[in-house]
Amino acid sequence: MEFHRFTLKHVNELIGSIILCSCSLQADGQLFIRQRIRHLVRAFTERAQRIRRRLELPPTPSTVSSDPEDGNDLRPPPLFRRLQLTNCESADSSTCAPVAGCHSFWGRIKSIHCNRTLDPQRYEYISWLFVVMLCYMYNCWVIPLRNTFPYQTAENTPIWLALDYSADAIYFLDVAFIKPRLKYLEEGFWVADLSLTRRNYIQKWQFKMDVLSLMPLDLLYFIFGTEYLMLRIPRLLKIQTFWEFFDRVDNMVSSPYVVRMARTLTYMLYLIHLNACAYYAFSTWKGLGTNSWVFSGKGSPYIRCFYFATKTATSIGKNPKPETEEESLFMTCSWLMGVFVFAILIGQMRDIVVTATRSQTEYKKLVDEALEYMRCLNVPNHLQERVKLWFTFTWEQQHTLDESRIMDTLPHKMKTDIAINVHIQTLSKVQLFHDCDEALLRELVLKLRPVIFLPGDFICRKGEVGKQMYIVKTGQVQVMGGENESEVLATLTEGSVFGEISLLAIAGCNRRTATVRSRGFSNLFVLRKADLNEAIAYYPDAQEILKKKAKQLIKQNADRERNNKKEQEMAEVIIGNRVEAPETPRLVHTVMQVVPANSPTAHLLKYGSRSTRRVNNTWLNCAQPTTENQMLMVEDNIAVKNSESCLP
Ligand SMILES: Nc1ncnc2c1ncn2[C@@H]1O[C@@H]2COP(=O)(O)O[C@H]2[C@H]1O
Repeated sequence: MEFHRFTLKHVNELIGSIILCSCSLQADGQLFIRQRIRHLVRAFTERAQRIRRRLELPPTPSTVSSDPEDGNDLRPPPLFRRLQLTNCESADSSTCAPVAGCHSFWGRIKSIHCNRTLDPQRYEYISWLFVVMLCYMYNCWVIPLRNTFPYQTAENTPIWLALDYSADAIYFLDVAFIKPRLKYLEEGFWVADLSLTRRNYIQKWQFKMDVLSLMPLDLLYFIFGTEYLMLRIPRLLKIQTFWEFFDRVDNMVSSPYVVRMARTLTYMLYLIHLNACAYYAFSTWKGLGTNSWVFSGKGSPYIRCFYFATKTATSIGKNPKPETEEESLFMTCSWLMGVFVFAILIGQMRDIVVTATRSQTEYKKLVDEALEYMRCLNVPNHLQERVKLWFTFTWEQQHTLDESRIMDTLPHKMKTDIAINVHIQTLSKVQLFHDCDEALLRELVLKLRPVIFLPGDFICRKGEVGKQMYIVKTGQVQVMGGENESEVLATLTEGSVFGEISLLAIAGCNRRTATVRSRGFSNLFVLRKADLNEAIAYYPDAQEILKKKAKQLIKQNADRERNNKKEQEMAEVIIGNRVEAPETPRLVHTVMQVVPANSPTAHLLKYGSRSTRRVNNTWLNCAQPTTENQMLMVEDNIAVKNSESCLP
């Protein structure tokens, strides 16, 4: 960097002096010199910026295998760091920057204090909501319970009161310190000004409910006594916290179905609880054990009454027969409530389960249809197996067969942000994207289509017309070359780009220059020719990078082929020199003089074994060779040896 600063400084000085000199020149000459200087300055500045950028980039391979251990710096390159930062900032700068040292629980509490306002989507606030929600549930459960069942006695009253006032204290903290600090959205912006957030809370309907829920009716305990639990009924007005908690958790967790089930079950259990309390209250009013319908007073009152209420509400099991009108009325109400509530709850449950398993059900249906179709068409079994394997692997990897369908509902900018964030690890390894414009990356990233290949699948074959290029997301692919395409020219791993030569028609035509095969299971991104052309049309730098890399590969392949050819020629020369033709043995000369000139033996001795052997194939395979044949075999052996020794 020092070197570049030095160079630029001197260049600037030089230019300054040239400008001074140029002042004394004639008008035409001045104009020309000015233009030249401007051009020079621009060229130097661009060059310096280029070099600076290159110095900042860690060396990352493109088509060569990218080994993470090669580089010490495993962070994404600057463009990607910038993109990550931009996305984070654009979401909400204040929420993204945690206060230093705020990782511990107390640190987070401190951060709440120093940030002054709170983000309603952060874990800290949702954890607090959970605490408030527990207090609310406590009140919901305990107020009717203590009001009807004999669970509050003179001995345990202080404990109950302590629990009650702890819950009240949490209610108070929530209303006084937490809720007024919650940021809110106004005209698309997060409002983080404390006075505004406070005003916003006060204006809300929720504030009124929260204040009412804290009404100190308990003071009337001094008149009515602590067993008069109805005085705590206002605490149930804080139901908004219960809903808010479940809504926020629903948005936050990866499987919201569990949260929805929990909420539905809570409603159901609470209704049964209320029914149990009502049954016990009714029984005490009628007199415990006065008939076979009312609670007998034996055993644990709550468990017995809860059991009765569950039986009635679900209409499961044999219910005791009501004996009086009031009892019949009670039962009728319980049954109606049971039918109505359970119809709704079961419907909700079914919806939750259907939603939770919808994509899996669709996937299974599609697989079944595909297999059925192949069976009808008598597609070979091994092909069917491959299709099944593809479905399984794709499902395991993506949990959907059509990723784009989910994304299509989102706005363009959001889709781009998601795509960049999801694929940042792969994209940051693609050399092309390191050097390219951020705008180009944003444009290209949405055009990438994921595709999965099975072990041994051919991704493209030499000579085919190239219509797509690929980026390796996970797995390995092999570029095959040489004779019969048996030689592995390169193994490409995550972040490697291939298929661009034919796409850009660098080699003079649009045919694939090599065969590429998937080594194991591989996950690739496909970029169609039209999409690539459309995107890079306005980015000449990116075009240059692609072309440069493609030309390098072509040169590399040509060099390799040339070397292979040379090696083959050398090998042939070496084989030819190694076998020195020995002199023809004297015996052969003698035999040749003896045998008739046009006999097969003479022919064999003269021209070598191959032709003779071909002629004599039939007798050589005879089970019982004749004496003549044996003689010929001896001759043939001699001829074979002789002909081999005569290799050129
Ligand atoms: N020697 C090589 N090393 C790495 N990749 C190669 C090599 N030769 C060809 N390729 C890639 O394999 C691709 C095959 O299709 P294309 O010719 O379109 O583009 C080719 C290159 O991207």
